[in-house]
Amino acid sequence: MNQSIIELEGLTKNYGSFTAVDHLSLSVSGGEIFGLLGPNGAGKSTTILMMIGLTEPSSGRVRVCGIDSTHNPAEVKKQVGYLPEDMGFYQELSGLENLVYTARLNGVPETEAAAKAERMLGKVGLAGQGGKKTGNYSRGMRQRLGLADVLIKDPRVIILDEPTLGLDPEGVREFLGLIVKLSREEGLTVLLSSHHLHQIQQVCDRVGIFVGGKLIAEGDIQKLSAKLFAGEPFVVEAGLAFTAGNAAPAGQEQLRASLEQLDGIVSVNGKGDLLRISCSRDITPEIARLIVGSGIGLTYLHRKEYGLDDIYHRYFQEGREN
Ligand SMILES: Nc1ncnc2c1ncn2[C@@H]1O[C@H](COP(=O)(O)OP(=O)(O)OP(=O)(O)O)[C@@H](O)[C@H]1O
Repeated sequence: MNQSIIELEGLTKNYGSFTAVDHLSLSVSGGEIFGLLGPNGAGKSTTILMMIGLTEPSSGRVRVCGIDSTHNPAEVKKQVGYLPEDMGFYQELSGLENLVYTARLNGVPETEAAAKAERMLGKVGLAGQGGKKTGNYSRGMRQRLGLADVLIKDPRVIILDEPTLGLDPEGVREFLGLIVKLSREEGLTVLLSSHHLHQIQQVCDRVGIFVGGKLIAEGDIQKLSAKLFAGEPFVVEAGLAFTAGNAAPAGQEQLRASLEQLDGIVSVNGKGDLLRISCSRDITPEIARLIVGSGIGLTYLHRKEYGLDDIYHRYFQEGREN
């Protein structure tokens, strides 16, 4: 990671009396994959449109690659590849022809356009498919072609608005893998807007959580989690295997009572062969020792990690309450 490539300062967009984006300040570093995360209507697309100079902010400032997007949108456009939610192609033209057309529009010399388009097809995993009409492409192929289309002008930044919409799980996995590969190999800065928590969690170095036009949290998932869930009990789940000598429910009752004596235990809840143990600090080793010593079989022990969905729902609730 290096210097800041996308810089937003107090960025605001009003539509009449409605504020779609509210004093947004954010910085994304070169080579970073940043996830803009938020529910429908949070202001993600409006923010993106301001970044690429397609919508003027009501106030605040946006710079991409050091260029002011509001005052110099044409220059920003040269540096930024934007893949909108639904990319349109000329259906009657082949994938290759569509790319050649974009290459020409972006000033790639005529003699190089076709070869460059072929190279881009290879890069996005569409080698050999360029001759087909795009009207006959699957959704996954169209998204890959869309990526090739934004890459053809050698951008420093790519902005992808809900890029995995409508892809099947395998298509999502492949597409996200491709984005990570491109970013890592070519130092591309990627801004990815989505409301799919798990996808963002898989690929983004950092995330920004948007609610009602406001950025209510940003950072990497571990830091967000540590900040948000500090002071909350550690939750440990234990899988039990009862034996004839230690049959449920008596065996479980006894085990529960012993666990409650441990220093640091907040609560113990059990159901069937599962125990859910909340503790004020991490006492996983003591819990393991006690269960094994009780003669009841321990099939697994798992400490709950707070993921992006926990973080998001917590922030989302707080955002709505404010
Ligand atoms: N041109 C416009 N005129 C008036 N209101 C608008 C306009 N464009 C967007 N909005 C409103 O601004 C808010 C933010 O919209 P935006 O499309 O930026 O959200 P989003 O986070 O991208 O949502 P989604 O995930 O549904 O695409 C919404 O309430 C939307 O209705």
